[in-house]
Amino acid sequence: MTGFPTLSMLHQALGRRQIALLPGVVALGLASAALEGFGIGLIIPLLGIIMGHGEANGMAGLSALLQKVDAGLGERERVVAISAAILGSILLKNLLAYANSVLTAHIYGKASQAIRAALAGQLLGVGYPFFLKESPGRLLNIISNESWRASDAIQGMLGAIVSASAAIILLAFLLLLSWQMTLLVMLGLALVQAAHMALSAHLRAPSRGVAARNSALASRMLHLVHAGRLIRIFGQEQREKAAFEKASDGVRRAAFLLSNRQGALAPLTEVLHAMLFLAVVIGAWLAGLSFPLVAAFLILLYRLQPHVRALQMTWSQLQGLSGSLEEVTWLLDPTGKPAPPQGSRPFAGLNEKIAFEGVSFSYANEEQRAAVLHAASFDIVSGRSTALIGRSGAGKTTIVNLLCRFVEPDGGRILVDGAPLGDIDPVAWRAHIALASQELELVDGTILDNITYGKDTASAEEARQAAELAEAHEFIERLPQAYETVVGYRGVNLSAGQRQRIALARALLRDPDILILDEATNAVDGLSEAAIVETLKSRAGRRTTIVISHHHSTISFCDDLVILEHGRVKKQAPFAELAARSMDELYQPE
Ligand SMILES: Nc1ncnc2c1ncn2[C@@H]1O[C@H](COP(=O)(O)OP(=O)(O)OP(=O)(O)O)[C@@H](O)[C@H]1O
Repeated sequence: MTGFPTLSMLHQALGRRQIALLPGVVALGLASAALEGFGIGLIIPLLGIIMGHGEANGMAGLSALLQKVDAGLGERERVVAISAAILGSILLKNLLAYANSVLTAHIYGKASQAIRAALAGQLLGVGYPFFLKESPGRLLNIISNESWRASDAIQGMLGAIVSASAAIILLAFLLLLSWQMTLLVMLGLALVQAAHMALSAHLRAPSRGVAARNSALASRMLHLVHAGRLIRIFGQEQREKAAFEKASDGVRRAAFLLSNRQGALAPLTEVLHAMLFLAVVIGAWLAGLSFPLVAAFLILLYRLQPHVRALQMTWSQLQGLSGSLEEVTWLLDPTGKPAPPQGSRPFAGLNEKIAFEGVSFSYANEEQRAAVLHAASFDIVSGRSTALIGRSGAGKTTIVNLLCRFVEPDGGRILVDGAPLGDIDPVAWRAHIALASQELELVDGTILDNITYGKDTASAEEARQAAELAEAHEFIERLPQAYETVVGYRGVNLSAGQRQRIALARALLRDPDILILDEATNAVDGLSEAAIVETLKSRAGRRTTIVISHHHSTISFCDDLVILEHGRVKKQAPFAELAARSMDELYQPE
């Protein structure tokens, strides 16, 4: 049922304070409806006097009661008093209705904000393999589109609370006027609701269709933004335009289908309500009820209808939003999602070594993939520099992913000074690591923001020193705004080599126990790289460095060499033993 994800989401999205406000929404809804019913009820004695009916002969319930309230007064005074009471009740009712709209807007705002925060929290907290599996377009669509629709559903639910309160009260007033007629009305409403629910059920499939098409469109949008150069250089503008228009048209079609079905509900409901209204008029005529009573009954019924219709439209709105709600609940639901790395063992720094013992790993996607690492065993010794080399696809970055605990081994163990890496507190572990990789982008901010990204307590002077070590200071100083230069989205305003040097400065600023460089300087010119290698050499004995590169010069300062081949460790040896060999010779199968 689609209503229930909304309820559970409403519960999830609302904090305790907002939940505590919900009875207030109900109370205000009830009070304003009661005032409305009361005001309408007063029309009976008013009409009675105007039409010269006098006392409430034969009138039941509320009407009789109202007739008695001001029985002691003269006719003129009674008309004035009743009119004043009607006006007063309308005034107060609208004040309460306004207070309710402020209250619901407050709760709605908090709930939507909480949904967005929960989505962001989930994306930050979920295990990294989630991002290897899920489509970025789908995730972007959920955050940027579907979360707003989920908020709309919550707003609908809040409105429904108010409408339901009003409907209950107005029905109670109807009951006081005539229980037989009320029974007729309730029967009619039940029939209308049954028809409405049957039709609303057909909204769920198109709603899912809209959500799926929106995800596909978001993927295309991301592609257009990211692949601007690729598209142009290969002259694929027309093809991309056609693909985008197809995706966009897919959204239009799906939304058109949904809105057509949804659009049919409102007029249909109105016709059914009009039929009910007429049935009541004829029923009252057949039952021979007095005019003031029938008039009050019909006015009440007239006022009840928008609330009932609003309830029914909320129902269909929720069905129409079911695709969005399912997407948002899917992302928020932790079941079936990779958990973040666990472990509580403290980690104060590497003393001896990191040992890979028979580690195997595969990127498990929908179809089971072949293993990427096969029983890999090697050591990374503390205070030394280890070069991880091997042909493309050999599994080097996968080892980095395992070290950073982005992914966990399928078999074997990674031991850190003898303790399983999986037992170590990941936050403490990562605090001792810094990674500079070709895949880690710059953040949209200034150069200074980027260098201090991993250590926001660092001073400008510390950032400058790190930039000097990374051979970045000189080019930064030459920029018009120096360290305050805005690097743009993913650092587009800088060259690849400049970006890499800033990323290296960011890693060096943390002065980490374990520095991992994954193709971190492959775009840097030879002279700068030689200077960076000198910097890295100076860490020897003090810090542990892991270097991945296809360039001999980059790994030339390393103490140890681990050669990978198709996910297997081909050789581990001191670098000095193999230093004379070229990279190609090192990669040669033995
Ligand atoms: N997210 C992923 N999902 C599935 N397979 C992956 C994923 N990432 C990498 N692989 C596969 O794992 C294998 C090892 O990849 P990895 O990135 O570790 O290689 P590498 O040695 O770092 O290569 P390169 O030198 O080209 O960067 C490759 O065969 C690759 O196809």
